[in-house]
Amino acid sequence: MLLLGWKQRYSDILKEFRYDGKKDKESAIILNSILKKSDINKKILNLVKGKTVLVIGSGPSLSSAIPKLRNYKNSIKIAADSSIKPLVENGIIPDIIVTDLDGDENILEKIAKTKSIFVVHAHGDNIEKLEFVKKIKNCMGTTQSIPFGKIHNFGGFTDGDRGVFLANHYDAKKIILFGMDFGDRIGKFSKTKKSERKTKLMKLKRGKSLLEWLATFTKSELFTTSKPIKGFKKISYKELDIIIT
Ligand SMILES: Nc1ncnc2c1ncn2[C@@H]1O[C@H](COP(=O)(O)OP(=O)(O)OP(=O)(O)O)[C@@H](O)[C@H]1O
Ligand SMILES: Nc1nc2c(c(=O)[nH]1)N=C(CO)CN2
Ligand SMILES: [Mg+2]
Repeated sequence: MLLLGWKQRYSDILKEFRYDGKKDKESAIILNSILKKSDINKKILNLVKGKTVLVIGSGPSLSSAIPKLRNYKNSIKIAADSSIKPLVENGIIPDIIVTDLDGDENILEKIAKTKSIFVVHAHGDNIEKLEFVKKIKNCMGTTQSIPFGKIHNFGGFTDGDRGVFLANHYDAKKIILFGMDFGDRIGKFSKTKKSERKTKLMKLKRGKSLLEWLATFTKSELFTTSKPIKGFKKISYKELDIIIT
């Protein structure tokens, strides 16, 4: 089921970024044909429902978040794309990885064989990357267009905010953001090329505004350790022990 209000937001995204909606659909059809039938939905539900979930992005605050995240070994972690490399290098293995497969391929390949669950987003500009899905042990497919077959749409646009929409869909009790600063500074782990900076900043703006929208209706309690986001309670690293139970 599509989130009420998603269709309009997706239509705005298509216009702003000049994406071809037909290509988004085509990409989703290809991903659906690659994915095998599985119990991935149940697995994610078991991980997320009623839990405190940490969602990790690649904003500038990721560096200071990593030593804190190491203290929360048992908390469910959803990591967005390029945040995976510094996390894994610091011994933090995410439970769920949200990606459109434009992150570091070596690290994605390493994690693909583990029990971590990949939530791979098919869109019109990553069709040629979808073959990678064949190497992933546990994988769910998403689209920003209409869901069908094995392809879901929980809402969201950038890898990080899609992680938050996923946690909302699966009824997380609390969602706490790390490295999700948005704003006008792109984090160093993001590895964004100079030529792509302008679009990236536009994407971040859109991602933030979608999270502000989510905050108006979600039942999950929302917190951020990163820069303030309307509807999210801003908390310091020191306060984490009180909130993470
Ligand atoms: N200031 C920031 N700089 C970089 N990433 C950020 C920032 N704030 C939040 N994030 C989140 O971190 C996520 C992971 O960053 P990464 O650079 O891997 O993105 P990406 O793979 O290019 O993202 P996307 O494919 O969604 O554009 C982003 O999807 C975004 O939601
Ligand atoms: N068609 C298309 N859709 C997207 C794209 C993109 O580059 N092209 N990037 C996204 C997050 O980075 C999410 N959705
Ligand atoms: Mg990505």
